[in-house]
Amino acid sequence: MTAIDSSRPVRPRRSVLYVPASNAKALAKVRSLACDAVILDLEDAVMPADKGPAREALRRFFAEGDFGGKEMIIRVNGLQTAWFGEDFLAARACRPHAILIPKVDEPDDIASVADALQQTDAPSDLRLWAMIETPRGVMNAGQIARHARTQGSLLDCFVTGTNDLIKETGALQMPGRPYLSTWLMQILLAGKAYGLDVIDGVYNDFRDSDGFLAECRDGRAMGFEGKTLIHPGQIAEANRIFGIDPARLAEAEAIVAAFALPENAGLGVIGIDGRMVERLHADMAQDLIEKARRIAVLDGSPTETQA
Ligand SMILES: CC(C)(COP(=O)(O)OP(=O)(O)OC[C@H]1O[C@@H](n2cnc3c(N)ncnc32)[C@H](O)[C@@H]1OP(=O)(O)O)[C@@H](O)C(=O)NCCC(=O)NCCSC(=O)C[C@H](O)C(=O)O
Ligand SMILES: [Mg+2]
Repeated sequence: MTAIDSSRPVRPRRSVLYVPASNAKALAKVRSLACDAVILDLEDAVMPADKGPAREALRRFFAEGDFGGKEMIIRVNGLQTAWFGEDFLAARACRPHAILIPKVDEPDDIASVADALQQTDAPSDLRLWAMIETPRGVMNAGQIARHARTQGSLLDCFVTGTNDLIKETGALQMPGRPYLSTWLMQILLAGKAYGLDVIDGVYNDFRDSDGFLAECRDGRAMGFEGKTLIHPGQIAEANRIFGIDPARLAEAEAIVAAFALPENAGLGVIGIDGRMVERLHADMAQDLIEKARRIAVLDGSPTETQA
């Protein structure tokens, strides 16, 4: 959960739910859901004839506000599509936390949107997220992520698009994602190299809870911040798997406490319960404690770790 700009708040992104902007029933449900973030979709989930009404629905939805601390993102149609211009204007006017650009192939794709945003009176805290879901996007992921280091970059987050990757490459959808994993790790490494959060792709079979759980665990082990979801029934497990394990939190608190002892002040490495612990572990422990604090705030269950 490394933020590019450390002055910006670190946000939990355990569960990131897609909601078709054209689906009034699903939109009405958003405020009651316990996901960390919502991607309001104008792209694949919305039929061409419904794009205009979906933009209107978003305008009304955002005008009502009150999202209970959830991060709100609008996914527009791709840069090369006929819908992008109107989507971009509508999304900007809604003032979400971020705009998600699908099918990002190269750094210029992000740069052009960032330039367009900076030349407008858009709110200064509006961020950009990028979907990496094409072969070129994967091959250029490092260069795209590197944009985050350019002056005034708005890029915050990579979202992996496993459905499009499967479509574009012909790889088979298989348990354990044996072939996709290579590309997912490439995207993950690129994002992490430049301080981006990286979110795992969707699990389409939303009634298969065992398969979903296995894929969440897989994504967590790979290092993703969270998972993109398609159904409210997937939220609780994603929050649990990508959340904080109480045992790990207790261990982190013990590490921070040990390094705070006067006798350890000048030491770079100490032993705790027969295990070597370095200063880098103390940094990781501090990050984990901060993440737990933010999750507790979002979940409305502040813990003792809350400052
Ligand atoms: C997949 C669905 C079409 C299934 O919908 P449905 O048959 O209505 O499911 P349920 O009857 O089980 O729904 C129960 C209630 O929950 C609401 N619901 C369902 N899904 C959502 C949602 N995503 N957000 C909010 N609310 C939701 C239903 O309305 C029911 O409500 P109620 O009757 O009042 O209890 C549907 O789940 C769906 O449309 N999901 C999202 C699909 C989507 O957005 N797809 C595009 C994004 S994924 C993608 O593009 C990946 C990427 O780009 C890639 O390449 O990989
Ligand atoms: Mg896609």
